[in-house]
Amino acid sequence: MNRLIFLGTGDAMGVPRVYCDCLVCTEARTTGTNVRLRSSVLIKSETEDFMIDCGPDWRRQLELRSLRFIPTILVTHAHFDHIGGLPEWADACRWTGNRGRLYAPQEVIDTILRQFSWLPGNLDLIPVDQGVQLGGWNIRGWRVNHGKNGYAYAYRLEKDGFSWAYCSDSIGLNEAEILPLHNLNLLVLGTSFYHEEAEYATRSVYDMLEAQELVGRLKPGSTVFTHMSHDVDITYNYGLLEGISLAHTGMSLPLE
Ligand SMILES: Nc1ccn([C@@H]2O[C@@H]3COP(=O)(O)O[C@H]3[C@H]2O)c(=O)n1
Repeated sequence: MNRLIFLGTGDAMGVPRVYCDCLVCTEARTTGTNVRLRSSVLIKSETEDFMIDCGPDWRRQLELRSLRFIPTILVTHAHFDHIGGLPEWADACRWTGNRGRLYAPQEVIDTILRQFSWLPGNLDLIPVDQGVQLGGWNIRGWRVNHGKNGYAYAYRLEKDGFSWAYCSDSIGLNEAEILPLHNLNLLVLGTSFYHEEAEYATRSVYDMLEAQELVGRLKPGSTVFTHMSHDVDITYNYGLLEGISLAHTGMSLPLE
């Protein structure tokens, strides 16, 4: 029953990128295997389902799974591709007479409130700096380097001896940031490109080659790359280390 479902696996622009006619974007517009909504996941458990992140594709993500409501969302950081759906979620709470519960570190809540000051009308915004329990998962977040974009948070979730982490937006993690990623059954890691050639100072997310090095060190039980840009064709065999796979919309994994 404990399952992880990928609702979105794309980078900030999603795939296809609106301005782009590359092969991957063209494939996404035609056959559609590479269509990627902005990154978020649904965690299903016996007691409570919750999402991580609420980007601008939130509405479409719920429609695609025939979900009419989600009461609880944990947020990794206050960038548009991770919070752009919050006003729609709050409106849905309003129209259904529910109060949503948004969990995030206090500094993320502060940034969200500067952008969407009206959310507390329909959402409780609850700090998770001391950890939180959702769906029976013991959850701890920590700040991770997000390169030119500053910082995001990653989350480690533990229940009944199963440990996994969601780290969608990070790059060049230092030893302290890497520490909570040890001894995982599953690592979900953001990798925007296969090999990103842009100057390092302009970058914000691991590429697959760098991420693979990290995975080789950490040796999680399995690894799923997400947050992929139009650089990535998920039908292509990149020859990644055994145990690494690429996320796709609707991918469902057991968390036990
Ligand atoms: N302060 C910021 C900085 C960036 N952003 C958005 O997050 C995206 C991260 O990837 P990107 O490709 O650099 O584009 C960024 C903005 O859309 C944002 O919403 N707020």
